[in-house]
Amino acid sequence: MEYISETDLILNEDGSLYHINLLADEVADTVITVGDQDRVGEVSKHFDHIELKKGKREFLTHTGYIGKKRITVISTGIGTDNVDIVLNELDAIVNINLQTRQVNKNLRSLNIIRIGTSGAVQADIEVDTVLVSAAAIGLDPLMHYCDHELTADEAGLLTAFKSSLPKHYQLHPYVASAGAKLINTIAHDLPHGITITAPGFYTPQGRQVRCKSSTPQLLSVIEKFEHNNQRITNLEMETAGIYGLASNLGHQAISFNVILANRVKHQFSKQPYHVMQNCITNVLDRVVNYL
Ligand SMILES: O=P(O)(O)O[C@H]1O[C@H](CO)[C@@H](O)[C@H]1O
Ligand SMILES: O=c1cc[nH]c(=O)[nH]1
Repeated sequence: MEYISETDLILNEDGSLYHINLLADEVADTVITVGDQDRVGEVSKHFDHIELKKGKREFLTHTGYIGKKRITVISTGIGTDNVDIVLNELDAIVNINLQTRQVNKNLRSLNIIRIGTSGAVQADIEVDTVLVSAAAIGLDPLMHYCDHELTADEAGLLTAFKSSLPKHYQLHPYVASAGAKLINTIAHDLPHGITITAPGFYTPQGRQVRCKSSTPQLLSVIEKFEHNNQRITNLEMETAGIYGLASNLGHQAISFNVILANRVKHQFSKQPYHVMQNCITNVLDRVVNYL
């Protein structure tokens, strides 16, 4: 079997993964990802028992139990460049023998659950609600570096989205979908939509502050887009990368978006902490009861 070199997969002195600093056995099959380090404790405060707290850079991890359910929560920081690190290193921990540096014969499939914040791009999506990303369109470059096969539905969505973009936009979108098993088990009753994953918060999400935009119509193109009765619902910065890499590596992934902004109505939540707390307890209940 192929040997994975010391510079392809870097380990710390204690044998843990280079960035996320975790060892084999420190990762549960259910992994909750959050952008914000401070949200890790907001999730793990609901654990009955915390067995591990570790961190390095923006990657803070708590692993513990609610009842018999073992759960890991890890912060990714912002953006799909960090998603590349977190998903590849989580996968390495569970699917590579770090002593022999070979891929295990029996592969583990993780349930990866993002709990993040987001901005709605449709007037009728209220702030303080929660939306699940059924699929995501990445405007970041991550999945263009990975072998990423599309289903017929994904290919149709990608073609339709590309043709909706003004010709002079230098954008190279990709499409990835939520794990069907996770949608069906823990999110079938929640509102779903198509999420855009942007490579930035300001101009790449159509925000105009001082930087002059080369894509001033972006938000309105996104708002008007329709394909097979589906529309784009929200913008954030990680989901497409998580979905794409999870599918490439054989994991299931789902993204819960707490809608803090409505970009069409120019509204921002007056109670972001409270809404996030509700989303966390709701998702944890679903994980414990149905997963
Ligand atoms: O609240 P989190 O999980 O960080 O998610 C959203 O918030 C950040 C931008 O403020 C981006 O990471 C975006 O995806
Ligand atoms: O508008 C928003 C709100 C939260 N996170 C984003 O990326 N965009």
